[in-house]
Amino acid sequence: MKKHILTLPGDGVGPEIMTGAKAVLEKIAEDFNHEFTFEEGLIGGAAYDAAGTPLDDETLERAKNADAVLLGAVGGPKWDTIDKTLRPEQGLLKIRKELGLFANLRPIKVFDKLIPASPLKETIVGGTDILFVRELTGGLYFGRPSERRDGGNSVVDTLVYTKEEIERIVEYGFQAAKLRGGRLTSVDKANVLESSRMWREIVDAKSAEHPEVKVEHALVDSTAMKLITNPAHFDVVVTENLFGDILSDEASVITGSIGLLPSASLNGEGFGLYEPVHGSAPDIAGQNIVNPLAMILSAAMMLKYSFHLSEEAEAVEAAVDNALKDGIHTSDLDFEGGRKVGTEEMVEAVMSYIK
Ligand SMILES: NC(=O)c1ccc[n+]([C@@H]2O[C@H](COP(=O)([O-])OP(=O)(O)OC[C@H]3O[C@@H](n4cnc5c(N)ncnc54)[C@H](O)[C@@H]3O)[C@@H](O)[C@H]2O)c1
Ligand SMILES: CC(C)[C@H](C(=O)O)[C@@H](O)C(=O)O
Ligand SMILES: [Mg+2]
Repeated sequence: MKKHILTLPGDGVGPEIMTGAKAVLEKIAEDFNHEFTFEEGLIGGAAYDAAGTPLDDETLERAKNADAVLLGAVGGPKWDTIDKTLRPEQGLLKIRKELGLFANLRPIKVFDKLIPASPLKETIVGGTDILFVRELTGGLYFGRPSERRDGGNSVVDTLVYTKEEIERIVEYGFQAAKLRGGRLTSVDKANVLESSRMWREIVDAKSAEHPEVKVEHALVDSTAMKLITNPAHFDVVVTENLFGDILSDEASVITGSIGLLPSASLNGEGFGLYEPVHGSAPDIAGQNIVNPLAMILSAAMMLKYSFHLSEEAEAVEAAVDNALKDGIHTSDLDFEGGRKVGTEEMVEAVMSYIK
């Protein structure tokens, strides 16, 4: 199979983890007889430094013409004080919006070997297998106005969702639940927010169309608690943009490190952008210590969701699992009896377990 991939390494640890993911994909292409071609583009602070904008139209066009996009991470203190409309994060929000990537899948999988690496009790962590379905192109992130008022004495952000935007992500949640354990938790703040009350009505209407899925509504605050007291309770969790952002970082604690969590941002028609859940980690950039597994597992999600190469995706996931089973891990993971390695060695270890 021939596929063309646009890589956007971005800022901070982005380039290091992208190098790792590309090496793994090249090994997959060689072993499984595919032709993957790569072209690289700029996003975030790197793009701002080069051309004064965090995402230019040409890169956006290249993304639209690629078979899939791999993204490292954007942002960092270097750009904290620049005009808010030019901040690295704006490039990320723009590419998600312009490509229509409304469904963000964030699987929370626990690797058995890493159960002791979680700060939570082993009895709590074991059996966790959650899929977050996060709405990615609406809500507070995109609502306007978003501005200071009264000479800086007040401020407004706007939360907007259309019925259609909620319906399509909720439908995605139901479809995902059908392919997994058949349980769907819809997370909202319906005791306070009108947007959440509309969200609940739509979930209830969809529930009637999908009677085989067991649905529960849950409030976001108590969900945050339950996630780390009883994560095995959850199967698929569907929620709006900001709640999904916060809850997925929280859920990373269950697994032992945010450096393990991949994500897929999909347009509902097979096209996707794949990126780790974590950010540019400026505190550890350039030191060969970043955990590359979130990026590598994001590449595996690309193989599965955009290229329908399930066997190849599973080969990558199994290689990650086997490297960890042998105790090979980066320094963000803390457990007894393993072998601590740098980023490059971690990538090599994963590659050595493919096939
Ligand atoms: N998708 C993205 O591009 C994305 C996501 C989140 C944050 N950000 C941006 O990244 C910048 C830094 O944000 P932050 O520090 O709040 O979050 P972060 O996720 O970058 O880092 C949080 C902590 O986790 C550690 N960490 C993250 N990924 C790791 C990995 N793979 N291996 C080992 N340790 C890892 C970091 O060292 C840091 O201590 C900000 O500018 C933020 O806007 C970007
Ligand atoms: C960098 C930021 C805009 C982004 C988000 O909030 O969506 C990040 O935190 C993420 O989780 O992908
Ligand atoms: Mg986030």
